[in-house]
Amino acid sequence: MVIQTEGLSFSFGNQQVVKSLSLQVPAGSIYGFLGPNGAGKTTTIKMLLNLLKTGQGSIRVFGLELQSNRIEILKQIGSLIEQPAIYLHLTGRENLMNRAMLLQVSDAKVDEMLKLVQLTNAADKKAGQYSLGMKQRLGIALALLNDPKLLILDEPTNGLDPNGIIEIRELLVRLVATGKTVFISSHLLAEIEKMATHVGIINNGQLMFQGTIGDLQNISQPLISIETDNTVDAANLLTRNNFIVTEVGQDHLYVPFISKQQIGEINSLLVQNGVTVYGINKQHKDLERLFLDITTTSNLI
Ligand SMILES: Nc1ncnc2c1ncn2[C@@H]1O[C@H](COP(=O)(O)OP(=O)(O)OP(=O)(O)O)[C@@H](O)[C@H]1O
Repeated sequence: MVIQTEGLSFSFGNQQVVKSLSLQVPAGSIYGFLGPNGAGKTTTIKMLLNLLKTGQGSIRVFGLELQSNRIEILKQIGSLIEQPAIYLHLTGRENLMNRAMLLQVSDAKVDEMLKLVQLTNAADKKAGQYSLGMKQRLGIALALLNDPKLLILDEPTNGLDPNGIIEIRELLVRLVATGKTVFISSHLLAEIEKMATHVGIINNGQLMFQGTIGDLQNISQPLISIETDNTVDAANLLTRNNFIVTEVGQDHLYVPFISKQQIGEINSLLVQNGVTVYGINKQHKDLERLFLDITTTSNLI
């Protein structure tokens, strides 16, 4: 394991914000650390980087205990928390050159990083003129200059447009292919599902789920959302025809998604039996719905 914590806890005053976390981050993984705003992700990350002193429990990184080996460990971690520390009046290249000088890394490495994060063409533009996505990529390039084995990113796609998100995702996949491990936090389930190999889900400071992306997909199966004029009649009709109805609301009812064909069959069945269908579509579960499912399955930690 690249990161292993046991019983990790932290309190601000008398508010306990991280509760007995046992994280297991395997080497070569993209580990998605998922949770809603305020769940305790940043606090946990700060403890992993020794920026906050661990309240209770232990942290091992690269198999070594963090406190007593912090210099050796932190040398091999690149990180990006909140805003990247970028000088806006300098160009992208100058930002990297400055850091390279501090770290005594060669200029060739600067060009290599610019290429990796696809900023070569914008290298001589002032960073202040970069889009948010370009700034994040420059931040990641800075974090990667000393060739760390582990990259820790706190919500790196926050505020990015869909293109920016795709660029970051592709970059992380490229990095893992070179043997690095990536630990990335997010509050967006759909985003994490697209890139992570492993997932830990935290809510109110507590780890609710940890496993591979396959394990997560088993419990985060998408739903078919059906909007009708009479959800109760529609639910009865579907159940009589061997469909599973998981939830019946005022305007919508939900059936686990299996295939596109099944959406067509449901639509025909309802319409042929006089139920008006206003809308029918495949829907990914949001975090809230997933939490409900997690607490009723055996994957609960
Ligand atoms: N310096 C602080 N002093 C007091 N309470 C804090 C401090 N920093 C964070 N908290 C509280 O700790 C809890 C966890 O915050 P944290 O930032 O770790 O969550 P998060 O999952 O990273 O959420 P977000 O995505 O909103 O940053 C929140 O209730 C927050 O208000």
